[in-house]
Amino acid sequence: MTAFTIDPNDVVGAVARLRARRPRVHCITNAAAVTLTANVLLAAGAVPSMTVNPEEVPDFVAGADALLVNLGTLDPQRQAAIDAAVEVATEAGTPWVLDPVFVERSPVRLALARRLAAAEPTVIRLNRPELAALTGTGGHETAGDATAADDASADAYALSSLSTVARTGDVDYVTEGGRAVRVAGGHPLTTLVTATGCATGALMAGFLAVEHDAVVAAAACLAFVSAAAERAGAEAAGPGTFSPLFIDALNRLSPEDIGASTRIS
Ligand SMILES: Nc1ncnc2c1ncn2[C@@H]1O[C@H](COP(=O)(O)OP(=O)(O)OP(=O)(O)O)[C@@H](O)[C@H]1O
Ligand SMILES: Cc1ncsc1CCO
Ligand SMILES: [Mg+2]
Repeated sequence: MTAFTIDPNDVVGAVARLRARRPRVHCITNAAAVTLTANVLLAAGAVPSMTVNPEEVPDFVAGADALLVNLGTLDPQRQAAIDAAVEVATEAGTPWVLDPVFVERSPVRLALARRLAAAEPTVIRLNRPELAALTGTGGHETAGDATAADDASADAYALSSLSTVARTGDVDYVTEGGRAVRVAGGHPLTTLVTATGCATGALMAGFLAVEHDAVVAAAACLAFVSAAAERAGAEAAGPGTFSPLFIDALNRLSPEDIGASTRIS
């Protein structure tokens, strides 16, 4: 592995471009995540669209700067929308993020996620059990910190899938195989609000629209989310008040605050 890190100024620069350019992000996401995802994108500076009608999706994706595909609550309409969306994004060279939610729970979903991963999403954003299921490396338990073996399997999966892999958790790990970074920080209350990972995947798509290097884009997104979660967590009384404070922080954190709380190694 080549020594590699990302400067806090690169994070600050990516956030500034997101806020200035307001990229359009089309999101095919799950029923639990729709509102939080749209609000996170708006607060951060991007412009969300959320339709899952397969007849409309090609036009929405054609006009978007990035796409999110999230498998959280799959129904026949979403499945058809996903196939239509990926075809348009691939044809247009539009960056897209795959979030293979709960692939460890269902072999049917795992097979679908493998088929979508074969279409080479720009980034695959997932948690530890989801990565373990995709790589078939065991470790399907939901608890526990990532190990060196988990990181090695993330590297190998990035190389074989030709996608950048962003595994979130207590410490996030972003890898394209040859280059990898860890993003620390954030707040544990994030895990008590549903769809924070889903919304983070959508925001990552927004960062891909303003930063060509997928490792930098994913890490900048995660550092920004961590900084906002830290701010929100310090002020929140619990998960209920964390959620609006997190959205406020995404909207209001200054470049100085973002740079100061960025912990990438
Ligand atoms: N223990 C933790 N401490 C601090 N931050 C965390 C912790 N666990 C996760 N996070 C952060 O929470 C965000 C969401 O990641 P997480 O791994 O919880 O996603 P997820 O499991 O896909 O969530 P969901 O499916 O509910 O959307 C990331 O920014 C991650 O860094
Ligand atoms: C709770 C839940 N169930 C399917 S998707 C989702 C949101 C978190 O992934
Ligand atoms: Mg998830």
